[in-house]
Amino acid sequence: MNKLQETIRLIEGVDTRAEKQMEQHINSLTKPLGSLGSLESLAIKLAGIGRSTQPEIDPATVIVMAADHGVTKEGVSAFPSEVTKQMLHNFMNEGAAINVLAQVANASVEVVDIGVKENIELPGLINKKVRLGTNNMMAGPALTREEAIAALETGIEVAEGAIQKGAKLIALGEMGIGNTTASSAILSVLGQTSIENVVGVGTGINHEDKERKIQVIKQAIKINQPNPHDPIDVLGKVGGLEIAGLAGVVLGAAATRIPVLLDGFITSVAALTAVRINPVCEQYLIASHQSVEPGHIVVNQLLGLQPLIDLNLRLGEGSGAALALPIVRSAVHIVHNMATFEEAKISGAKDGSLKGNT
Ligand SMILES: Cc1cc2ncn([C@H]3O[C@H](COP(=O)(O)O)[C@@H](O)[C@H]3O)c2cc1C
Ligand SMILES: O=C(O)c1cccnc1
Repeated sequence: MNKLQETIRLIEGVDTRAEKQMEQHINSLTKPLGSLGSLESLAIKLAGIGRSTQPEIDPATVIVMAADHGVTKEGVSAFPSEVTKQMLHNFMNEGAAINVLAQVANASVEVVDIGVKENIELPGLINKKVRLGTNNMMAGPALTREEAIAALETGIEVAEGAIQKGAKLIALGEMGIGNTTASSAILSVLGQTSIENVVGVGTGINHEDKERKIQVIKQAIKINQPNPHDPIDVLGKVGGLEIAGLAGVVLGAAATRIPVLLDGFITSVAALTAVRINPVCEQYLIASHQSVEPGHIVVNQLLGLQPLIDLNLRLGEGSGAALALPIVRSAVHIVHNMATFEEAKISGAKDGSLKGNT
């Protein structure tokens, strides 16, 4: 059996008993019932994932996957594709938004070259190149099926490596000029929704370029005919190496029972692809923020996820995930450190129930 099939087979559902126990513990804490809102559901989810009422998320690692897209030839981004490589230098020099935000969030950052179109060697950069960028999806498949599987398996390996080094939570990030085009194409096929519904401005294209982006995706889907019931076919024909790699990270983390904190539109589409490969993965996902990209709402709805914050971000790199990480950490600290009604000798609600009112 190959690595992908083996990993898919290892993924199990979360522990519903630990979730119930966590819910009971939360309800015994010194606060009105339900008053910590989404922090409570987050703690319950983490208990199910970690199979414990003492879940851990630290140390947390942001995995940033980088790759290039042949479709950039069609003028679908406001920036040239060389920026992908240039940003890798910036990441390794600690100068990008994700470097700064991860530092504030107390998370480490791993940057993986899974398919930048030139060979690059930089200290600290993880070289896992599957190939030098994708083909232009408007002229044919972006990747072969074998390459899509290789990228998925690379992602699984990267997740396993980070977990072996101690990561208890994995946040996703990406860098790849043109990747909102690939993500929109994937989402429109997997979600069986109109392209207009999911295409946005990405790095900031104008109205005319956005119209072209829509036409490029339409043409790519028309000539490649990706099968909506075969997520690997979709990843190969209209996807990207970093998107497939991140889908692999989700599969690898879920197989090892590690929570995955999503970032924006692209990482959520990668997660949707993983969920279509194995639906159980969904239980391991946490949505961090609501991106400005219109497709992000669509993909979050398909994943059944509610983002924790909305700061009008449209960057990627893992920036929104890093910003939401302290909220996830707060949920864990609440359940570890708050006193119960009994410990603090605080009276229960007047209606006779042990705790306060909802
Ligand atoms: C300097 C710079 C830094 C970035 N960091 C993330 N992205 C983001 O923008 C790209 C997607 O948008 P599009 O599909 O329009 O190209 C991805 O690389 C994404 O990570 C960046 C883009 C730029 C220009
Ligand atoms: O939502 C995102 O992740 C995003 C949006 C625009 C550009 N890059 C990333």
